[in-house]
Amino acid sequence: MEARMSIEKLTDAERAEHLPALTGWTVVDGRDAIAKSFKFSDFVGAFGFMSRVALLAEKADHHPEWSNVYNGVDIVLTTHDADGLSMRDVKLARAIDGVAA
Ligand SMILES: C[C@H](O)[C@H](O)[C@H]1CNC2=NC(N)=NC(=O)C2=N1
Repeated sequence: MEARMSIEKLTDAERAEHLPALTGWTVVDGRDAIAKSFKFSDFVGAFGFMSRVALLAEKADHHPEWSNVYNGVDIVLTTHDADGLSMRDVKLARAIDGVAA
């Protein structure tokens, strides 16, 4: 099988433009990835959020690394096909914030 079409990593200029504009997302130590933690009033709130994010992630064919404990959801975004951050992560982070709002 031929490799998938390559996805470009963010350039330094794109990082400087897009990453500071993402509210609450921080660059992960030792990885080219961004992370944010979300809290809800209870498990139903957290899981409802995850369900909505799952649907838009599947539609975008770009999926989060995440974990859930009761009312908390920890999300890490990176582009596995690019071995680092790409615009797909910036767009998914914006969409996730839209769902959480
Ligand atoms: C075949 C499929 O399009 C790819 O494997 C997609 C799926 N979801 C993905 N999600 C993330 N976070 N990174 C990827 O590189 C990626 N690649």
